[in-house]
Amino acid sequence: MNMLELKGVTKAFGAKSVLKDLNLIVPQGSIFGFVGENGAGKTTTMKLILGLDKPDTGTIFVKGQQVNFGQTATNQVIGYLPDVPEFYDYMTATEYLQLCGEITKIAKQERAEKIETMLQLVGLPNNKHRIKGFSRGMRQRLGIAQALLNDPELLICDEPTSALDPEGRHDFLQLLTRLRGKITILFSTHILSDVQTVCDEIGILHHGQLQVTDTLTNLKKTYLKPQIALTFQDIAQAKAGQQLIINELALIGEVQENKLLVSYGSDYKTASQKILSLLLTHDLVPLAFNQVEPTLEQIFLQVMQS
Ligand SMILES: Nc1ncnc2c1ncn2[C@@H]1O[C@H](COP(=O)(O)OP(=O)(O)OP(=O)(O)O)[C@@H](O)[C@H]1O
Repeated sequence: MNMLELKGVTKAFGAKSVLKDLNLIVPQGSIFGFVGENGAGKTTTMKLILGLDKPDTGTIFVKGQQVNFGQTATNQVIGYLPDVPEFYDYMTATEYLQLCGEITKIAKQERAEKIETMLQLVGLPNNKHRIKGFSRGMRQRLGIAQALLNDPELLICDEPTSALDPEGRHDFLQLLTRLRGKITILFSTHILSDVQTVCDEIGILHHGQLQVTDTLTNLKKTYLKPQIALTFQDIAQAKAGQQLIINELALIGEVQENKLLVSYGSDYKTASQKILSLLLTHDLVPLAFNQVEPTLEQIFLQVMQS
């Protein structure tokens, strides 16, 4: 079953058309990386899913139920973590979660136990420290505790890691990994390494539409030719190697300083044997020879250029 479905959604602000017939499907239980450059329309999409704004055309379904602007019925199954969560800084984490529990009408007898479970899940102590003194990472973890307090089936995170330092990001991504399979997560970001670490499925938003949507493994298969990186003593040697592999092997080679990146279509063993023997017969000895693991960044750049 699909936890979230957007069908033919368009949205413009004045003359600026942001979403143009956007179709998006997030299967139940997946961690979906919603990727796009700054201003692509990720936050706009999330606001529409939360019923905080109205699409010009198109329909949105959360767990099969249609989202209606200004009505919150579908939000009962959604937890939302904004990019910079706001709190009452004079409260402790526990007091803040108690307030959230009251607002969302969690039964009083369940509340204390739930808050304790959430604090443990996100690694925050149940103590008297005020939120005022919290680091960005701690704030983000409290944000996720608040978003999960009501047992949502769909967690929407808007650029949750962009304000965090490397350690905070690592902790946050581990937390998302621990939630894998338990709930569905829509994770918007422009940090591609984060998507590569945690997401099962990826959708790249560009020109108001999802240009691609698939698993990372399939995207790599579709978009990327495997590459070999050769490091030479200097740029002159790299350029000489480039000419040889273009002229003699009809392969594509790109020079980046003293590196030559060769794309090949055959298997690694055949390609590397051909390249190495050609270079060695011309007295070009590379200092290093490595198989390149394709990254999501390369796919992203390719989609952006299309
Ligand atoms: N209320 C609004 N009025 C006018 N323009 C808006 C409004 N909200 C968003 N926009 C414009 O719509 C475009 C998409 O914005 P949005 O915030 O959805 O992008 P984003 O992908 O979330 O970007 P970022 O990664 O920078 O947060 C931007 O050009 C933005 O200026």
